[in-house]
Amino acid sequence: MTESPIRVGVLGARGRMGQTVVDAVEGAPGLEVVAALDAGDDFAPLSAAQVVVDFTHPDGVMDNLKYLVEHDLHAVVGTTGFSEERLATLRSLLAPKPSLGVLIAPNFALGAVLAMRFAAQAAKFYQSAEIIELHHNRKADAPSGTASHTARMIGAARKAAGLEPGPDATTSGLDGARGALIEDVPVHSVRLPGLVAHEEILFGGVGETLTIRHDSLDRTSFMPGVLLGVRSVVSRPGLTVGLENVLDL
Ligand SMILES: NC(=O)C1=CN([C@@H]2O[C@H](COP(=O)(O)OP(=O)(O)OC[C@H]3O[C@@H](n4cnc5c(N)ncnc54)[C@H](O)[C@@H]3O)[C@@H](O)[C@H]2O)C=CC1
Ligand SMILES: O=C(O)C1=N[C@H](C(=O)O)C[C@H](O)C1
Repeated sequence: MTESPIRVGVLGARGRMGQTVVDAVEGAPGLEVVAALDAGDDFAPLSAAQVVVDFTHPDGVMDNLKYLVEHDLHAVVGTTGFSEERLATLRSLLAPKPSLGVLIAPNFALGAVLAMRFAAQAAKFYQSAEIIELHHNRKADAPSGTASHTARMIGAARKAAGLEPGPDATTSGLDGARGALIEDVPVHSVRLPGLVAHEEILFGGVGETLTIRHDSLDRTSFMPGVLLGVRSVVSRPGLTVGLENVLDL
């Protein structure tokens, strides 16, 4: 007997990522698209889904997730903008639904997940770390969710190693010239037409630097991670943050 396909809904389906997700799910064995919705659409067709993928906007994603959890729908979320406060709210929403899974990943590209992991490993060996993230100029948020997550991972590793903030003699300069500080890591955002999604993590130490760079050259780079998320979230109850947990990295 063949297993029935996992029924997938997509929110943000008319956006850059949403359209790519619809195509990827339609082409994936064992998955089918049952609802492809965008802002302003009636969410009722989501009742046909088991898993809903959300690539929408930081301003709307919490309301979407509230709806999905209340309607017993597993969720795979690529939308950015998740603070610790938002994650805590989600955990409370999920508490009365012990079999429901929500996977949030700041980046679904394998190389980006590996770059973050490598950066966390390297962090304790260097005095200083800075991040440059580069994206297309239609992106709504800065810094990117990936850069924020990377900075937090580096910050945690630096704290665990007892490192002080990196030496920096800057005493005067224009606002923003040294980037935005996340933990003690400066993050610099570049927005240019022609780019997709890119991140450089730079470490400086005694007489050497280390640069870890990842490039998404096309939005299909995110699809293997999204499909893995859809397949795994149905048997992964509770809140999972980061694809590294699904990949067992
Ligand atoms: N985690 C990851 O691997 C990736 C995450 N992203 C994130 O995904 C999000 C979307 O990115 P793009 O597709 O480039 O943006 P986009 O602007 O091209 O698409 C977003 C779509 O969502 C719709 N939308 C907005 N609010 C909505 C709501 N409340 N309910 C339903 N639909 C809504 C918009 O009308 C639009 O069609 C951003 O937060 C971006 O940073 C993007 C690429 C990869
Ligand atoms: O908006 C994008 O394009 C991307 N958003 C995510 C982020 O903010 O990190 C993931 C990836 O960088 C592409």
